Amino acid sequence: MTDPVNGFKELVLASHNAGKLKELQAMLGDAVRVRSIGEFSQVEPEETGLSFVENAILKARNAARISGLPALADDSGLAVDYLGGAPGIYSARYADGKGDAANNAKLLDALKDVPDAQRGAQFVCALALVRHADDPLPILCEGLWHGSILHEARGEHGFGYDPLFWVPESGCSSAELPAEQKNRLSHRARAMALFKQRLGL
Ligand SMILES: O=P(O)(O)OP(=O)(O)OP(=O)(O)OC[C@H]1O[C@@H](n2cnc3c(O)ncnc32)[C@H](O)[C@@H]1O
Ligand SMILES: [Mg+2]
Repeated sequence: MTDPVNGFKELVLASHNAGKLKELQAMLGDAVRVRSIGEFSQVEPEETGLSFVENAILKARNAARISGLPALADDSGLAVDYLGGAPGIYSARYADGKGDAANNAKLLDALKDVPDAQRGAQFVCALALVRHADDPLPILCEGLWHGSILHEARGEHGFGYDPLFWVPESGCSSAELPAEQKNRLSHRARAMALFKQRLGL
């Protein structure tokens, strides 16, 4: 079967999140020349999908349309068991767009008095690559990272919910992991490993 992305050398990363961009770039290395959607537009598309994968495709198509390049998008978030999977696809908007600190404060509040055994959670990452805006066959890869939610913030690395995410295999929060370690273990790392395999990168 013909590989639909065979031969592409440059792509645009369809994310406006500096933390994500840094991680995605580090994981891609120099396998492919990477541009950022910020070079082309500051306007963020509305994330109207009902799943991570739909939002990733929507963001990738938008970036491909604006840039004229193949586009890779990441839609990700934190699914907390006790909250029935919330904030999930709404993770970035959990505290009504007030940012990471407000999101984290709202999450701690929602889990106040919830015992450790019921604080399980997973980070989810869906990656979507489209060769062009109307690509009928996007490349889709997903990754999960299991952990639990701490009672208070720990660590200074990473971004978003990292200070509240306990990583059992490392015995620390994901914000206490050096970037190289997070980039080997995370939901994004898992999705990216599949993606690179799929593309032969
Ligand atoms: O849509 P783009 O432009 O890529 O940027 P965004 O920040 O809006 O990204 P999402 O819509 O995918 O929302 C992801 C949310 O999940 C959080 N998140 C995703 N991956 C994370 C990680 O590795 N560590 C901590 N928080 C993460 C992130 O902080 C956001 O609140
Ligand atoms: Mg977003």
